[in-house]
Amino acid sequence: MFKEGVIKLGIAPIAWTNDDMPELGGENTFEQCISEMALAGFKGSEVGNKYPRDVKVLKKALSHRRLEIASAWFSTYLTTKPLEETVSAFINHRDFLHAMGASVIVVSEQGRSIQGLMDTPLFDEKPQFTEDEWQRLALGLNHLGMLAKEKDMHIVYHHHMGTGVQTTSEIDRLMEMTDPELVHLLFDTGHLVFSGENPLYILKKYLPRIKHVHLKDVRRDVVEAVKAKKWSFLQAVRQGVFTVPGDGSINFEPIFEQLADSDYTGWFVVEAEQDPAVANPFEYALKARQFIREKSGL
Ligand SMILES: O=C1C[C@@H](O)[C@H](O)[C@@H](O)C1=O
Ligand SMILES: [Co+2]
Repeated sequence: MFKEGVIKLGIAPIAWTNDDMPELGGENTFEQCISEMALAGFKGSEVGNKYPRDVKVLKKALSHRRLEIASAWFSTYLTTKPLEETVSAFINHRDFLHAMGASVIVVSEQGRSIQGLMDTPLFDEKPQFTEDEWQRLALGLNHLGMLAKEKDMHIVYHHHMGTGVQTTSEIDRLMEMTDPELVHLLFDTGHLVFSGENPLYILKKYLPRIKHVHLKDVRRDVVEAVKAKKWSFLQAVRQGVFTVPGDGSINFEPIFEQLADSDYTGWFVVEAEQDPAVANPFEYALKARQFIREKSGL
């Protein structure tokens, strides 16, 4: 289905140790995590909270397992803090990723985000940006996009539950307000379906701007419980709202077909955070690898 060599398949460390709740999987070591990724047949990963930040040390550990770094998350605060604060942290992050050989930088606006709040109901209290906040966000992202370009890199915007850019209309607004040459989109199947969006619609509409893909599946019954019980994003994750592709309710076949028929090149990163004490990360990594092979030929 996919042309030879256009897609690299990675997996995120968040299933071994959760970045938003480091106590989930706190016992799993960095070495165990990357060894199991390689053993399950993946070629790369994003950077988790247990990864060494020393480029030489990290490269050595990864090269032993023939793994690469695909990218790493960066929280922006363009709507709530002075631009310079985000810019100086971004430059460090960009230079680290550049040294690691990555070409995309995941960015997500965390101004007024409720994604990290344990008791705030996800579907009731997500932020809605004001006109001024949209302007600040768009200008700031264009600026970060220019900084990424200096190193021949791209920023990819991560729409995310509990943030100001979650829904289809918010993604549309962000895409309209930013420069298509500077600000690209990360397509995360799990966040779109959890929010109630149509992932195929977003994929078809923004294919030329999509430069990074997160593959996660969603357990529909848990989404219903999140709404009924007014759970937060973190509670939803603990309760198992996300899982690996093929283990939830998303139909990945048309998504893979659409991507295979497009000019997309780059990473597909399986990113399925759930409680590692309940869902063994190695077992689920194997499950994901097999499903992707069956459905996409990758
Ligand atoms: O890309 C991501 C990074 C995580 O820290 C986040 O909360 C997760 O849901 C995600 O999609
Ligand atoms: Co994601």
